[in-house]
Amino acid sequence: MEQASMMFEVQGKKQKFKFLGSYPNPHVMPKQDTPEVAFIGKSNVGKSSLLAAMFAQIPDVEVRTSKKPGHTRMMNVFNVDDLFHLVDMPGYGYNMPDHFETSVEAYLKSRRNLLRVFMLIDATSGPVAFDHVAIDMMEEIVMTFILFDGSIGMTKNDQKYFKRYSDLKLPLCMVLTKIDLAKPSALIKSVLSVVKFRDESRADSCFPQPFLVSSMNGEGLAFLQSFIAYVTGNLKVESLS
Ligand SMILES: Nc1nc2c(ncn2[C@@H]2O[C@H](COP(=O)(O)OP(=O)(O)OP(=O)(O)O)[C@@H](O)[C@H]2O)c(=O)[nH]1
Ligand SMILES: [Mg+2]
Repeated sequence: MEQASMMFEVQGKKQKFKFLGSYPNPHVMPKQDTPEVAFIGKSNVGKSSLLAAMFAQIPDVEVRTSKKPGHTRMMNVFNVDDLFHLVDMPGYGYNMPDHFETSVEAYLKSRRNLLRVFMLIDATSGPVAFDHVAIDMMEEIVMTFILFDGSIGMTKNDQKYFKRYSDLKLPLCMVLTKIDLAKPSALIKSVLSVVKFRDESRADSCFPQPFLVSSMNGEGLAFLQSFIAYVTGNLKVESLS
């Protein structure tokens, strides 16, 4: 865990965390040779805050958050020491951008270096109707991704990512956010509702255990950081390999 958290901190004078840009669709994004993970979730669930909190140790990291739902309008890509990319997405649901389909959906369907999608769910409410739509979309995309990938002549890069992607088997993970705001009883209820939500949605591509985080007090962030370092191929865990 210590090794992983170093990736999210300053080492010497080196600036490790770089904002690459805001993109309206995947076709104009930087080229696809760095492992990538993305955060999706309903507007206001805490996607941008989570990203900012994970890099709170690095001065001058600027990730914009807001009380108003629908704040993030474009896909914002951040580069972490050329080891991996993190992508902050516009939220779905209330005040979502009109171009959601051509941006977020198109990105999820076409991005070859995308290794893991983190679906954020508010711990104070548990999954809402929009999350049901989103998880169905994710399942459909996972199938399209794998079939599409296997049916075309792949480049060496595609093969590398496809192998990693299919080895992982569970490309979607749930993250319960704002746990500092949920009373223990509400938190247990939310954890159970996420497990039920996964089962009912038959989301076979979804990892069964949700991560529990607070961007306000930092709880749970180290686990998520370690997991991101691991799935992007930047952390060897002896007992798992
Ligand atoms: N108490 C608490 N508040 C949080 C937490 N995470 C986010 N918030 C608050 O929730 C609001 C929305 O946070 P954002 O990070 O902007 O949410 P988002 O998912 O990026 O929203 P959109 O960009 O609109 O889709 C802000 O007022 C944050 O301060 C958390 O862990 N605890
Ligand atoms: Mg945001």
